[in-house]
Amino acid sequence: MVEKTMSYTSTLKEYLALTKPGIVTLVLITTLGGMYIGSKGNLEPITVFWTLLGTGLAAAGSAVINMFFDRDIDRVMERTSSRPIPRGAVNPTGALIFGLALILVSFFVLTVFINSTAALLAMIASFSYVVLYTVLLKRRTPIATEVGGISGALPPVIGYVAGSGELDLRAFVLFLIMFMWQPPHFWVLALKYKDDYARAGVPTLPVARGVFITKIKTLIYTVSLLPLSIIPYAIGMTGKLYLVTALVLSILYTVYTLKFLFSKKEESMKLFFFSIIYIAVLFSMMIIDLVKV
Ligand code: HEM
Ligand SMILES: CC(C)=CCC/C(C)=C/CC/C(C)=C/COP(=O)(O)OP(=O)(O)O
Repeated sequence: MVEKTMSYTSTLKEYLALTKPGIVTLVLITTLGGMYIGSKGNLEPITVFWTLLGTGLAAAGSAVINMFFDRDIDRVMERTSSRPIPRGAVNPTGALIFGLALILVSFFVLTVFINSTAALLAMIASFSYVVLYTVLLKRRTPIATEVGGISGALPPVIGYVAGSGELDLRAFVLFLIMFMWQPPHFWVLALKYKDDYARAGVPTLPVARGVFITKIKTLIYTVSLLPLSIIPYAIGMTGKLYLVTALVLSILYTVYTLKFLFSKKEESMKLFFFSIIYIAVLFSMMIIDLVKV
């Protein structure tokens, strides 16, 4: 009996790992931020529950299907070779069915308990992650990263429309910040795992265009976050506490990226971890210092 329970638990753990819980957790923080802003601070707990469940299921299901399609290159790359499917811990077909089921339940939850716009946006995010990014572009062109950014930039918009029932300039600003944040977030990883991606035949920017171009483009996108992160204050969405935080975070991000650009180093995990702190603190400050009128 104990062995049976152990095996169920380990299978559950493997299926959970397929959902990229680390990424989905931060996705839900940005979704909550969008919701809080959309509702002008009047969050209803039950709406928060259904929105985070629906968006989380779409993100998780998309990550699972991404791992299904990427199982061949995951086996080749050191960073991903220990994932459940390459390790043989989860059957590929079982993973595909699991991922599709999560996305279907997501669509049902958002349609029934939130609104059709939120459900449609979640499906667009899933489509852009699974079909546009994973199946069509990732193995063909470095532009895949920017296209994949559409997917990652939609969760705060899903949260916004769940909280407000409409889409407006504020929702677009959240999308834009997320869209410009993602490439630099990934490119420092792509630099670290350049040989891994080359071995797997994935033309990430460092593989396709080299280290210097990747560093330059990382700086361009990171610098763009400085003016973009001020817009929420400029349009009256947030207060001065957010403005100061956004300025400090964006200047620090630019300085760290500049130092990396002029260094001989070809990777910077410090910049990767800072990218996660940057977006988590920025969205948290939007929530804390929201102008609720
Ligand atoms: C173009 C879009 C994106 C790309 C290409 C990308 C790529 C990656 C990669 C390759 C990793 C390392 C994963 C691993 O080694 O297992 C990673 C980690 C991470 N990403 Fe992203 N990401 C993107 C968008 C996002 C978004 C939208 C979020 C959340 C808002 C996010 C949050 C994270 C977090 C929290 C981690 C570290 C935790 C973990 O590895 O599980 N990423 N990302
Ligand atoms: C609602 C919804 C669908 C939200 C999705 C948000 C989200 C997680 C976007 C990230 C997209 C992305 C390109 C991840 C990296 O995958 P990868 O295959 O490059 O990473 P890997 O090499 O580690 O597998």
